[in-house]
Amino acid sequence: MTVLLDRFPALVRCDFDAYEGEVVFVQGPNGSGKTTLLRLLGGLVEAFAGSVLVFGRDPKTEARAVRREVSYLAHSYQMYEELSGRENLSFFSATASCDLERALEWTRRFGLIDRDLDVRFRVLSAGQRKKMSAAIALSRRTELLLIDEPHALLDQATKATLDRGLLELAQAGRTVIIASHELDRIATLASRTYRMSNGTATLMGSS
Ligand SMILES: Nc1ncnc2c1ncn2[C@@H]1O[C@H](COP(=O)(O)OP(=O)(O)OP(=O)(O)O)[C@@H](O)[C@H]1O
Repeated sequence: MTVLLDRFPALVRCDFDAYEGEVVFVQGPNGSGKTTLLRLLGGLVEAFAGSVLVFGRDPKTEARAVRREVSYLAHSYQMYEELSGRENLSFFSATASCDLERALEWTRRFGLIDRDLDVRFRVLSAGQRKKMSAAIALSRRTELLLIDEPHALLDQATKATLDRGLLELAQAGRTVIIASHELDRIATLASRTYRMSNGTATLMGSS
């Protein structure tokens, strides 16, 4: 598929696939098209040419149905800054098929304490914000998780906890697609890796 962003070819005849229960890594230098690929799969940008199918559906014509099956954890979080973490979790459980108990469990596994859940989201540290957002992403009842730079901002222990969570999702049959620069984490996590370069994806190998 090809994606033009403001006439710039961000993806160029890019071939990509992922299967149920897989963790797929998308790596590549800055500006190579990783985020654009994730946004395309999440129905947030449209293909100019080529075809995109997410669980057999075209995100262009069935955007709503696709979004119900997809969680997307982006660089910037779609959290309410003036609400507490706990209130944000409640909101996402009411509106975005997030399992509240599971999300609270994830906040505990990430080492967040009651105080972190009760202060306004905007006062949390960068890493705490990331943990709260990741807890929601890991707890949504969707078949596909798209996750952009999941390890950025996290300490080593939390990176390992997150990786275990991503593997648990895959073992439960969910599909996880990760854009990341952290090549050292690929070996333990990914079943396949694509390398992006100038908007095209090359399959690097399977484990
Ligand atoms: N709205 C836009 N208009 C024009 N060009 C854009 C737009 N959004 C992204 N691009 C361009 O598309 C290319 C791919 O961007 P993308 O964000 O997908 O890269 P990336 O691989 O995720 O980079 P990074 O590792 O820095 O996050 C870049 O050259 C970027 O400048």
